[in-house]
Amino acid sequence: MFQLFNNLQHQRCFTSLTRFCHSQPHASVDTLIGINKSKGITPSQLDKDFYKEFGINSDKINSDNCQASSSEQSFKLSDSTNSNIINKYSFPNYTHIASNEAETFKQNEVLPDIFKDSQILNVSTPFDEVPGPKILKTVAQLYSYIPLMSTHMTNAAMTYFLNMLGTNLIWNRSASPFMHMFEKYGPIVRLQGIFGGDIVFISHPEHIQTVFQNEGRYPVRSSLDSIDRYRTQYRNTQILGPFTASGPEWEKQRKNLEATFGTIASQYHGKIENVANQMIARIRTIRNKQEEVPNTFNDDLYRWAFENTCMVTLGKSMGLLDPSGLQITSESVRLLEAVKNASKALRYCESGFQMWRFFETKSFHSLIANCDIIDSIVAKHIRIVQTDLECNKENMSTDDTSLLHLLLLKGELQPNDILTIMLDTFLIGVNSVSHALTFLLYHLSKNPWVQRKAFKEVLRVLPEKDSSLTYTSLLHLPYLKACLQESLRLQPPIPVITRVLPHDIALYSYRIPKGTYMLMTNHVSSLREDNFEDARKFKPERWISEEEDIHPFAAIPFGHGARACVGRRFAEIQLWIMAAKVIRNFHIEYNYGKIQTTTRLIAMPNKPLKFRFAERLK
Ligand code: HEM
Repeated sequence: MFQLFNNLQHQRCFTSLTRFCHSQPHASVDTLIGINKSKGITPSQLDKDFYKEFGINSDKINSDNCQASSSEQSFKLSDSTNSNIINKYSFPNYTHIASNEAETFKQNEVLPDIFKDSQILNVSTPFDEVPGPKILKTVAQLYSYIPLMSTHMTNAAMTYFLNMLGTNLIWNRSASPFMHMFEKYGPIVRLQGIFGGDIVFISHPEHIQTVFQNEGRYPVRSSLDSIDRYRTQYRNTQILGPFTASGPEWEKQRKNLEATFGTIASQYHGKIENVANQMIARIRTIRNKQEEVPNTFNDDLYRWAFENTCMVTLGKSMGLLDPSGLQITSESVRLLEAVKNASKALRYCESGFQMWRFFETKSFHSLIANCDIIDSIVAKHIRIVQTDLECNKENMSTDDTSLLHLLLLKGELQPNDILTIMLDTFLIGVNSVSHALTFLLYHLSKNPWVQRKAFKEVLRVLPEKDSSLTYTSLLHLPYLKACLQESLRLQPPIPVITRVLPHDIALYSYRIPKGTYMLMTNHVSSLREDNFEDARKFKPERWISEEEDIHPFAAIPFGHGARACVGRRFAEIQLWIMAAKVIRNFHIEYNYGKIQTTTRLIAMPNKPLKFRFAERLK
């Protein structure tokens, strides 16, 4: 057994390292941190040396407020995607310079407070001194024979042990254990490599920003090992999906997805609206005499998100919301059930103690069986589209094509790549969107004044209950959009975002080495009073009024940078349209206890959603 564990550990570390090296061809160059205060360098001398390293004349810098006096001087930054935010907030100290993929940074931009802290220039504090839970070191020894686990594992272990220590933490309040940890240890917490690489937890927006600015050309996040194993061992393919792939393989998938989602988002809004209309009709059908929907409403929301996804990706209605039930085919039910079961199995495999690594657990078996069903149904659709394209290529109109059509038409991805993309889309997209709608409806129900204000806005674009929404009318719903943004702040479906550092960075006074897993607890950041006024309150106004100065990295439910959510626009369109339709037709109420989130990979509601949808009079 010991030998087996050891082998697994070696194998796993090697795979991770190989993947990491592949994905970071430039990772070893240009690490610009390394100034040692212990050499007796004064802060101003330090500043000068720092600037000299960048080839900048430090005499032009006003060291009191860290603002440059020259307007001409410019730096190069590596992250071309973040230019707006970089222009506003970044400082070159911790950014590696890659001359071939550079962006200009104006030196006279306002710098955030964190960079004015002279302590930040002292990056000599060893990584070993980053505080963290000591008890876990003991636990680490016990578990040292478990091969390198994904960060989700560590995340789960942390929560588990903090609970065991009697810290009165509640499982289903996803942010609480982290909050407690930051209160106890400070803003940067290190979890020593229990399962392989060290993990550093952060929640300050400035720190999160620094990590994103240093994520490199091929950002790496912690993987979903169970789904990767399904692909590599059971489907015998080395191609991972866009969520877990890295390096050039990820970049290729990403470019194709961005292009196709961009086309689809605007063209499909009519179909997405049709699905929303079906959902409204379904709500009317399933309500009881008190106009309350049954315990199983969660499943209806799931069907709605699933129907949208099938419409856009396969170009096919699954008929799952059809009130007559006639359109429902056995294939659509099989696919729906497979997506639901695979999502559930994935949640179990990626949290807790991941025994599937050693033997085929029930959850892992279910994951494989259900992913196989999804793949076989999607593969059938790929073949249908291929035939369709062969016969009708000349007459194809890009107006009415699905994601499958567009990807195959582009011809850059093989059918196997497309299969993996579709699986990720189903497992991540459907779950995140349906849970996001749940919490939006919940917050609207608990805040009648907000709901009233949103209703007045919606009434202008939907004068009648059955009016149609044009694509441009979506532009006139700023308050509704702020409601969604606020709901995603309070309950982000993916509460933790991860990156593996491609090179050393400095956070606070610590030097964090290359290869560290950075766990950015976006949910904690979103709930902190120093980032948001009345942070636990649902106040959509904060996103439209100028009064509250919100740091751009304080709440990032869709992530950030090159690996930010690729389905964001598609998700938002579904949610805006559905929310507008619901608010126009019903007054939403929820008369039971507080709904909270349970976090197993994706945050979900912990209670049945017995909303009351009271019919509006007109
Ligand atoms: C409210 C709904 C959604 C939320 C809150 C959400 C959130 C996120 C987050 C936080 C990430 C990680 C970002 C990062 O690491 O910086 C992500 C990645 C991703 N999301 Fe979403 N997502 C949503 C809906 C969707 C939908 C509808 C799809 C597809 C149809 C989708 C597909 C993906 C994919 C493929 C990735 C990986 C992107 C990459 O690594 O390049 N998501 N999402």
